[in-house]
Amino acid sequence: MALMDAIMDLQALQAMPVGAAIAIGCLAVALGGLSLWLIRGYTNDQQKRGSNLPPLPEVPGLPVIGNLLQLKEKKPHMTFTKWAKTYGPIYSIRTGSSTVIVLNNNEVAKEAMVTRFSSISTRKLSKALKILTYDKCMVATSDYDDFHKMVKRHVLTNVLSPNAQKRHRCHRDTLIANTSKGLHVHVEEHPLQAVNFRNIFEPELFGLAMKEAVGSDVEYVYAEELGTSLSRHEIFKVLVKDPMEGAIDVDWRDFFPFLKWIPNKTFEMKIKQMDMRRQAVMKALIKEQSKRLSSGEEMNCYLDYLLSEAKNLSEKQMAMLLWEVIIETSDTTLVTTEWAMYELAKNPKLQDRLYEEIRRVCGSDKITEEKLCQLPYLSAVFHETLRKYSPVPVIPLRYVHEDTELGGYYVPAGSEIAINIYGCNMDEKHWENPEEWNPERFLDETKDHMDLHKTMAFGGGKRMCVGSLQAMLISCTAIGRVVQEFEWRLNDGEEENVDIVGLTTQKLHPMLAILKPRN
Ligand code: HEM
Repeated sequence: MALMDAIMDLQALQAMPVGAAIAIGCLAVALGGLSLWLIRGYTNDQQKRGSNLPPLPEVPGLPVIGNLLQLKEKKPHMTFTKWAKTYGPIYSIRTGSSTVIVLNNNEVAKEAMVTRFSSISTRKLSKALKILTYDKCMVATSDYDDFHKMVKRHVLTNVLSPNAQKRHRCHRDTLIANTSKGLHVHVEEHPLQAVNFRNIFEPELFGLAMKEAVGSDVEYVYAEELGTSLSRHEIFKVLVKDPMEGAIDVDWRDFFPFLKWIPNKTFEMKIKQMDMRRQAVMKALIKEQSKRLSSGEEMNCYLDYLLSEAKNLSEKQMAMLLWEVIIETSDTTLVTTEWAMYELAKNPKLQDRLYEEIRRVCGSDKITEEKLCQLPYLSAVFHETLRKYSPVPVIPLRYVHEDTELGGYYVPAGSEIAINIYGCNMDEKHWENPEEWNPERFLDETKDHMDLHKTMAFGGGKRMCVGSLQAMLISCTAIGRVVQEFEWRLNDGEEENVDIVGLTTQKLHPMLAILKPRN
C-alpha cells in the first residue's frame, strides 16, 4: 500500500538535487530510445514465451519515466480504477524501470492471491519501507517463508486468534467505555460544539495497542538513547504518526535502481532518524515493562509471551514484532470507524434504522460483543464502509518470482503486482451503484452476516489479514455504542470533507459532528 502511494509523490522528484536532475534529464533523452526498445523487447518477449496467450494491455506512458507523471496525485487506487474502464480489469503500467501489473476486479485479484499465490508470494518494498520494516521483519511485510510462518504463529497465539482476543476482551471493553465517556464529557461541557470523534477514539485505540503489545498504557517513558522522557502523546507520534508518514515517502531511486549511485541524503537521513527514534522508544518500553514482568507483575501481553516463547529472536526483531501490533491496531480500525460515523451522521434515516435495530436487540442494556451476531444491520454498516472506503486501498506490492499467468495473460517473472482493492470494491459489474454508501446491499438473509469475506477489504488467501476479527469487534461495538447513546449529525460544511490522506484511506479532515444524547 505504501509504495503505490509513494509512487505518486513527485515531491521527491521535485526535491531532487539539481545535479541529479540534470543527470537524469540527460539520461532521460539518452535512454528514451533505449526505453522504447526495452518496451518493444518486453512485449515481444511476452508474446514469445507465452505464445498462446495474448499480451497484457498497456497504459501508454512516456519514455523512461513510464506512467509516473500520470500518477502524481496521491490516490493511485482511484487512477487505477479509472484506467480499468479503458484497459480492462488487468493491465500493465511502468513506474520508471519497473513493470507493474495492476489487478482491478475480484476474479483476477483472487487468482493472484489464491490460485497463483505460489508464483507471487514475495514482497517488493520501497527504500523507506525497507528501513521502517527492518528489511521485512514483520508479519505483514515478510515474504512467505519460515520466518513469516513463525512470527504469524506468535502474533496469532498471543494477540489475534479468537482465543487470544477473548483474553484481551477487558481492554476492548475499557476502550468502548472510555470512548463513550469522552463523548459524554464533551457534550456536557460544550453541548453546541461539534465533536472531533478522532480526538477521543484514536488515543483509546493506541492505549489498547500498548496493553496488548507491552502490557500497559504507558503514560511516559525515559528513552536513554534519546536522553529524554517522552509523554504518551510523544510516544504515539514516534511509534505511529511518523512511521505512517514515512512509509509513503518516496526515494526516486526506487523507480530507477540503475541510478542508485546518485546520493539522496535528505531522504535517507529523514527515514533513518525516524527509525532510530522508534527503535529507541521501543527499547525503552521493552526495558521498563520487562522490569515489571520480572518483578512478578501479571501482564497478559505479547512482550511477556515473546520473552518466554521466542528466545531465538534478536532484541531488534522482538521490538519490530511488538511495534507491528501497535501500528496495525492504531490505524485501520480508526479509519473504518470514522468513515462509518461520517456516513451515519450524513444519513439520518440509515442511522435511525441502525438505532432501532440496536434498541430491539439490546433494550436498555448497553451493546456488548455478544450481541453483534444478532445485529445484521450493524454488520452491514461495517462491511459497506469497508467496501466504499477500502482502508487498505492497494495491497503492498508483490513480486512475481517465476513466470505465471493471470486473467488469461502471460505474466513474466520480475513483474510487480498491485492488487487494487478499492478498484475491486468499485467494480460496477459486481456492485450496483458502487459510489453509493448503501448498507442494505449486505442484508441478504441467506448469507452469514459475520462473514468477513464479503468485500476484498481484508485481502484473501494465505496473506489475508489476521487482525480482521479484532477490527470487526472494536469497530462494530464502538459504532453500536455511540449510536445507541447519541444522535449524530454532521457539522455544517462537513459533507464536502471527503478527501483522504496517507498510506491508508484516512479522512484528511477529522470528522466533526454535533451530538444529541438519546434518552
Ligand atoms: C479494518 C481494519 C483492517 C483492514 C482493512 C486490514 C487490511 C489488511 C489487508 C488488505 C491485508 C492483506 C495484505 C496482503 O495481502 O498482502 C492485511 C494483512 C495483515 N493485517 Fe490487516 N487490516 C485491518 C486491521 C488489522 C489489525 C487490527 C491488525 C493487527 C492488530 C492487522 C494485522 C495484519 C497482519 C499481521 C497482516 C499480515 C498477514 C499476513 O501477511 O499473513 N490488520 N490487512
